[in-house]
Amino acid sequence: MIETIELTKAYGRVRAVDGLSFRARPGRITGFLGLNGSGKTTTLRMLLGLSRPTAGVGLIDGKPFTELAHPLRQVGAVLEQGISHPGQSGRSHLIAQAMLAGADRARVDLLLDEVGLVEAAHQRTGDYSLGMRQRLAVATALLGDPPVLILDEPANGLDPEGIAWLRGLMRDHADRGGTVLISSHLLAELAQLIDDVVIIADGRLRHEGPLADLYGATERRLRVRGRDPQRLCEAFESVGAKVVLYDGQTLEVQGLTAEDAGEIAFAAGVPVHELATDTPNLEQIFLGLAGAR
Ligand SMILES: Nc1ncnc2c1ncn2[C@@H]1O[C@H](COP(=O)(O)OP(=O)(O)OP(=O)(O)O)[C@@H](O)[C@H]1O
Repeated sequence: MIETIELTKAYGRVRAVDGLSFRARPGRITGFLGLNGSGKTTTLRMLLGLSRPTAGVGLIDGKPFTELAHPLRQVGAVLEQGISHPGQSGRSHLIAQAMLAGADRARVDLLLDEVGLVEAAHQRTGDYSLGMRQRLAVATALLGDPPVLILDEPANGLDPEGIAWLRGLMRDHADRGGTVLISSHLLAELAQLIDDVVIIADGRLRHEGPLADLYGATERRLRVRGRDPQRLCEAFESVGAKVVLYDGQTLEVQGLTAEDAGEIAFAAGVPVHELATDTPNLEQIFLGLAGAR
């Protein structure tokens, strides 16, 4: 379990993180979302003991990071790029890190396989692509087999195959009872990956809950085209629906089910050419919650 309670970080007069309280639970993958500069990295750095809170606390399994008995075996983190020496091979980087973490060296080859770097294991990390560096960073985070994973923008630089790999790996981890907190400035990037969302803006909490609730939080819209748009518009408005006519013929209707809209058009004697329920655009829902106010 990861928890922050009234977590705050001030840089002079700027409050990068401001009274932030949220939880990431075991068995779940939690997306930590906010626009650039909203305070995600600052929050994660405080959780990992790399920066001291101005007020409040960040807890991992009930304790601040600095009080954990075996931090590297309790929490795995992917923070910035460039954690390895460019002249070192991926494998020697992992062996050195395994020694630091007190992890079994046998895990190195297992993890190289798990993150898909077996063939590149002896290549200089300086020659790795961004996606390969992300894979190496994930392997490093997993060395101590920690139950809690904290990943800052890990999807950056991954191609669709890489994203699918990351999804499988995190799902496995959560299914085994692990806690995963993963940050991004794009909800769409994480939508296929996460169970819960925490959305912040200006260092403050804007929304916390299951991803599925985000879809429910916005009203569905209908897209309707018919032979006489003007007449359709009047018919829908006469029952209290909100209607916008765009491109001269397509109506966007709020406040009606598809069944109702079909019946109303039929009663008004207007043949319908298209009637569809628009699935909400996740990125728009996200921007509505995370955007500046
Ligand atoms: N060391 C620092 N000194 C002063 N201000 C800082 C420092 N670190 C971060 N900030 C400010 O705190 C705010 C939050 O930054 P932070 O890097 O946590 O955001 P973020 O959500 O991780 O953004 P991004 O998605 O761009 O990484 C920004 O306004 C940033 O300029």
